[in-house]
Amino acid sequence: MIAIRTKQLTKKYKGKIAVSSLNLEIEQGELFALLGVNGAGKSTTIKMLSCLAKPTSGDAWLLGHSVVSDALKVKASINVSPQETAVAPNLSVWENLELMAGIHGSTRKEARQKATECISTFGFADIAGKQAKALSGGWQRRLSIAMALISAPQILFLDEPTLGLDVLARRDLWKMIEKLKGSMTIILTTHYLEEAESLSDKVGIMAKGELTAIGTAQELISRAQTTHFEDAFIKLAGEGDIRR
Ligand SMILES: Nc1ncnc2c1ncn2[C@@H]1O[C@H](COP(=O)(O)OP(=O)(O)OP(=O)(O)O)[C@@H](O)[C@H]1O
Repeated sequence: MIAIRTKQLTKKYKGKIAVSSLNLEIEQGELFALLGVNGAGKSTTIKMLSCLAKPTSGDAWLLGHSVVSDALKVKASINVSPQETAVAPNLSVWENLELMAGIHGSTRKEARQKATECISTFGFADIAGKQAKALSGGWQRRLSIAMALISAPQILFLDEPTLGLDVLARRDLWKMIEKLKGSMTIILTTHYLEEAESLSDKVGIMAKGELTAIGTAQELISRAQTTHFEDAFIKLAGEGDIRR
């Protein structure tokens, strides 16, 4: 089953093309890593898919619903953990989770129950009463992802989830993401190539607003005739035509 399909998805900002005629299919339950150098169009793609930015032309369907004509249905089945950690700094871990459940329509009682479940699932028991701003960067990111999960999305967008984290915190977060694999469709953007290689089922590489390659990390290594994924990325991120 296809979770996400885009057709000629395009975004222009004042005549400048950020994403150009993107045609992409992502399977349900897949962890799809969207890669590309700065300015390649990854965030703009995620923004269009999550209904935060309107396409200039083209369309995308998430679980069959169009981002152009059916944005409410799309929003009901997705959630985003944005690049900037989206936690309320003065609220506790517990309060952040309850607040997010409330935003997604839970009653007070349901929100309390969901927060309790989340605290146990993500190992927040010892820090539940702490203000978010007192947490380390790694735990703030963990909380940010847990908040995105509280609405039980079928599609989760993780925009650079480990940006700026030290290697231990990053590996910890990988374990968290690995546990989610298969239970929902996950779209991950990252500049850490070993993260994409280690976590993803499939990788898409964008360059100058276009998709230049798509496949498993191994397929891309073979296609680029390199030994390492990083070298394959460097080759493929520079190309302008779509290769499958
Ligand atoms: N709101 C905006 N207004 C004008 N131009 C924009 C806007 N958002 C993005 N762009 C431009 O669109 C292009 C794609 O940007 P985008 O942020 O999608 O790239 P990215 O691959 O996510 O980059 P990064 O890895 O740096 O986050 C860039 O040239 C950027 O300057």
